[in-house]
Amino acid sequence: MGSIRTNLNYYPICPDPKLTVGVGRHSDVSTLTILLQDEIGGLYVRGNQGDGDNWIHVPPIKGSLVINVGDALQILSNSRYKSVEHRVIANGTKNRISVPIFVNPKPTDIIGPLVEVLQNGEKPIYKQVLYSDYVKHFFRKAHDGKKTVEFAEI
Ligand SMILES: O=C(O)CCC(=O)C(=O)O
Ligand SMILES: [Fe+2]
Repeated sequence: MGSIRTNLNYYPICPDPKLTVGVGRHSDVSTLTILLQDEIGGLYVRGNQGDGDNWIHVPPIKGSLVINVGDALQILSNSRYKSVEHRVIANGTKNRISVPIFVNPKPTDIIGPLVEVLQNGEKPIYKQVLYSDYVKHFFRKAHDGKKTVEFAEI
């Protein structure tokens, strides 16, 4: 079994959302993230079409959860599954709440491309890393998109 971490995010009203960062663009260090958001909206995922600055709003749908692929799954699957870059923009008139549940490897786990994934002779893109080192690296600096994944690249 892995480890679970639950965050409670509160985004107060910001009269001029352009002047603040809700959550800067990043991918989660999890395997999967299960996210409950209220009805306000403000979560954007980065699409892979166009000029690369293609942000798609994730509209809140009553009774639904958002499931995001995280970096650990990208590494374990040797990039078959790609973690999703996302960000949150604050709201000008309403407070927002979200509750992400991060489903993670254990801090003591060593993660790398699974043998099952490489059995056809596929070249590993990632090395074996101690998961707690990966997480430490993520929190060491301000978010910068998917840059953290480079820490695990060969
Ligand atoms: O508030 C959200 O919708 C997402 C928050 C988030 O990306 C995170 O906590 O990692
Ligand atoms: Fe996130």
